[in-house]
Amino acid sequence: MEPAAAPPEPASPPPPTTVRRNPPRRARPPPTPLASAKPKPSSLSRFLQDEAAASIPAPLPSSSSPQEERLKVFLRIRPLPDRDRCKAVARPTPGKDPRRKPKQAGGGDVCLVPTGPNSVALTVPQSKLVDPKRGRTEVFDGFSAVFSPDSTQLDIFVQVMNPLVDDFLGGKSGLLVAMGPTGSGKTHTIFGSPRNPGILPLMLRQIFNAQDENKVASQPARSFSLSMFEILSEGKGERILDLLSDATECVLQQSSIKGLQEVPLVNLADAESLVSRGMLKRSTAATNANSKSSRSQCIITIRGIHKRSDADSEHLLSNAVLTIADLAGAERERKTGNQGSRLLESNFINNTSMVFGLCLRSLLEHQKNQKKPLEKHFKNSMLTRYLRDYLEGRKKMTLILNVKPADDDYLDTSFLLRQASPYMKIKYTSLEDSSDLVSQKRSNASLICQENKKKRKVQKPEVLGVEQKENIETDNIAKVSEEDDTQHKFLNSELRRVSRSEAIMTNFARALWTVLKQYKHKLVESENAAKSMKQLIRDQDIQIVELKKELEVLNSCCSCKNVPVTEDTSIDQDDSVSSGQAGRSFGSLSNKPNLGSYDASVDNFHLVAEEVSKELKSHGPENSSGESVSCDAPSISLIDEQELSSRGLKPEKSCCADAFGPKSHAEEGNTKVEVQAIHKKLDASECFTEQTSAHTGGVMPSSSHSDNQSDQSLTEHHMLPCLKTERVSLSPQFTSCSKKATIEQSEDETEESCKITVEDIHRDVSRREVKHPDYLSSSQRVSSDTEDVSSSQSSLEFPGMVAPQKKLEELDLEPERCEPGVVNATVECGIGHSQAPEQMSDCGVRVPCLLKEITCRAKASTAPSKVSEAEEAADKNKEGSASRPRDTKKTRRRLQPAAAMMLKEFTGADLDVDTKREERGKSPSSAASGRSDALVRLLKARPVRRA
Ligand SMILES: Nc1ncnc2c1ncn2[C@@H]1O[C@H](COP(=O)(O)OP(=O)(O)OP(=O)(O)O)[C@@H](O)[C@H]1O
Repeated sequence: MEPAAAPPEPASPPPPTTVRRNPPRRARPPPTPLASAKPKPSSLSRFLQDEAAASIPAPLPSSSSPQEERLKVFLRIRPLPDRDRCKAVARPTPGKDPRRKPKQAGGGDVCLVPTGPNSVALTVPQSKLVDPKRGRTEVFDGFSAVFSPDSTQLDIFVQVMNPLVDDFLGGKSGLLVAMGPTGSGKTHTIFGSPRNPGILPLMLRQIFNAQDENKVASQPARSFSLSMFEILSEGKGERILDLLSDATECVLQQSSIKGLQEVPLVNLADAESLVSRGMLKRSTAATNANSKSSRSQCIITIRGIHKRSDADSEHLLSNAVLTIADLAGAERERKTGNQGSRLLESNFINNTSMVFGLCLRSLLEHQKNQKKPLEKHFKNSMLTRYLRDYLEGRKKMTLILNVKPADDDYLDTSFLLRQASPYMKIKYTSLEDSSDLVSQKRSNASLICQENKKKRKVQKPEVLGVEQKENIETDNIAKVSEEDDTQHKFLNSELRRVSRSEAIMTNFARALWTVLKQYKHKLVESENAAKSMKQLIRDQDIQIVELKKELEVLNSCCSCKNVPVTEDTSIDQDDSVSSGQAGRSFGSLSNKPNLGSYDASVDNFHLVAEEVSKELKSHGPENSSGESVSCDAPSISLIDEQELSSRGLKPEKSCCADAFGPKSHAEEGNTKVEVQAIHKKLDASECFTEQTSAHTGGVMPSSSHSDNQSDQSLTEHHMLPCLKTERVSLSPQFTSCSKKATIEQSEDETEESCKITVEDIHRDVSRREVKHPDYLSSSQRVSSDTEDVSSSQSSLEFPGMVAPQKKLEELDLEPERCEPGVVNATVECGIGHSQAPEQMSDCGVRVPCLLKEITCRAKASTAPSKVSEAEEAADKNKEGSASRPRDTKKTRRRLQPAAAMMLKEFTGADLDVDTKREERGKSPSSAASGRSDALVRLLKARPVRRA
């Protein structure tokens, strides 16, 4: 409809100036499809193309190069309603001034008129002009096509949708988006009506027509599926509803929608009915601008699957998707009058439209200036997120702008044209082949990443350490995000730390195991040592117990024997003991090298002993054996020996076996008798020694036997066997213990015993005066003859010697005959009594020695001559005996503790010193010093004076 020609008005004012912000542009010709993918135009297409060619002016040649494909923007101008139908806006007539304001048919004015196939002129309504005299018109050029209000649905489909369908059928995805204000005819353009179908129905028809033609032409079979959903907002957030299912809400994940049902398209009728059902479910509402206004963004997707003709199984050749989006039109609150939820919907709709426009603008800005980053506005709405690939220029998109040309819609039209006209400059330089496959791959990878993240939150880090590698590979394919990289680094560091800790703990465990092994070995050794020690202690205890038993036996024996013995040996015992002790002690003294001629006289003990033995033999046949035991010949000892012999044992052996054997626990009476026999032997030997000393004039030393062979023959054959027997029979412990006990006891009782023994001596002396006048006379002579000696002895401070010496002096005995014996007796008084406890400890009892009488008688007759001979022999052997320190030691060891103490007190260390000095060859006179010197001088003075 051409506008009515206005009459010329020469006097009229100049027309209003129209500012053309968008100069009219010629629409680009539709892209030429590829020859290989170019479908054969169907009858509908040919019809549509014919119709379009008839109704739409031929497209002008595009100024851009064919290789440079740009975003297509079509503009469709909705016809005015009948009451507002603009009669002035129509196809611009060539030769007429486009700046002239078109007049509306029926009196109504329009603000937008097409000025060309690719341009429109937007004129500011008169009511909007500040200066009514100055009009203002804007020309927007460059559209792919401008569809006038008189254009039909087929025209739109032919020029807008047909190229997309051709690309889709050729395996390329495409998108068509209808934009415009509310009530501008978007839904009408997309869906149409049964009588006047829109782009979608026409597309379905064309697709199925092409399918039919392919079947006829034996082209590769293809199948299609259709999905339809809407994005709406019910106040707070956006929702996606599947319009082909029972209102199932779907979830948008990246660029894919989970739960969206894709309905295969069997035929056109089913497809059209499917779309019709979806349209019925779409959210619509009546507003002041539109009685059936869409309240959501509706997206229809058609997916085509190509099948190989030469294969039985399905093989995916392409997965092209053709998407059509019917956006809800922007609304003005003043115009729509929405309230409440409608108002909220309006905000959502306007916001989505704004985001969509921002994405395109950002893409455009990015293409203009690569330095500007591509803003990610698509994140701000579901629609843009779903259409991300299109909004970022990776897929091809087509826009169709629906506008209303009425003056009342000037603002909406002006806003849309100003917003969308720049999109025509968007270029597609890097379109993706089978872009849907790529997007689908990216969607799947994104889904895998999200699922992996969820698994990592649930699973333990240790388990993740193993699965992490697999996930890393997957993530690498899917371009793992930075968060995954950070987590991967953290897990790797944790794995290294754990492995390092494990190595440390392993080494520590090994070291600990080694230490424990060593400790175990040491513990075993310690246990063995403890066992051995326990065994040793047990043995010691057993020995101690045995020794205790032996001691008890001995004590019992001693206690049993003491009583009768003491009764039987009233006087003779003391005599024998005193005389024997005197001889022994003096003999011990004579062993000292510094003792002068008296020491040397002891060496003649052998001769004296022979004489004594001869005398003893003369007393009885039993003495002919030469044994000390047999020579005793007392009645008690004989009885004991008889008892012992009745057992078939020798006396010595019986002593060992019966009295001290640990295993022999004989009857107590027998044991006592045996022990008594032993002690008798001991005492007999002592008595024999005393006898010999008496025969030798009291010079007989008990230790002198070690100095010469005669002594050894006497003691070893007579006395030592018994002692040896005791020592052998007794255990070492017992010996040591007894010695220790004896020493201690003797040391403690030294002084007391000395006194006692001295007193006993005095008593013995007094008794001997009565019983043995010869002996007493000799003693008296000794005492009287040793006046000078007593004075010198008193100077020795020998307490035990003072009283006896005085008593002996009081006796006034002859000094000449008994001088040596007196001296021996004087010395022996102190020493011999000191030996008494030792004898008690060793033997346990003081066995009476009947030999004393014999000894005394023999001593009385032979002492002077024998002593003199012994003195001479001692002088000869003085140096020889002095040169034997070992014998000295032996003698000293044989001294009993009390006697040893006395001797030590008497000689002390001076003896040792003197011995050493003498060994060095020094003169005896110079070596004599101290008390020993005094004693030596005293002893040496005797022979000299006598001589
Ligand atoms: N080209 C046209 N020819 C005849 N009628 C039209 C045309 N365009 C639109 N209409 C009519 O205009 C009315 C509004 O159209 P439509 O609903 O498509 O607008 P809309 O843009 O979709 O609005 P909304 O955005 O609110 O949904 C409908 O009744 C429709 O029949």
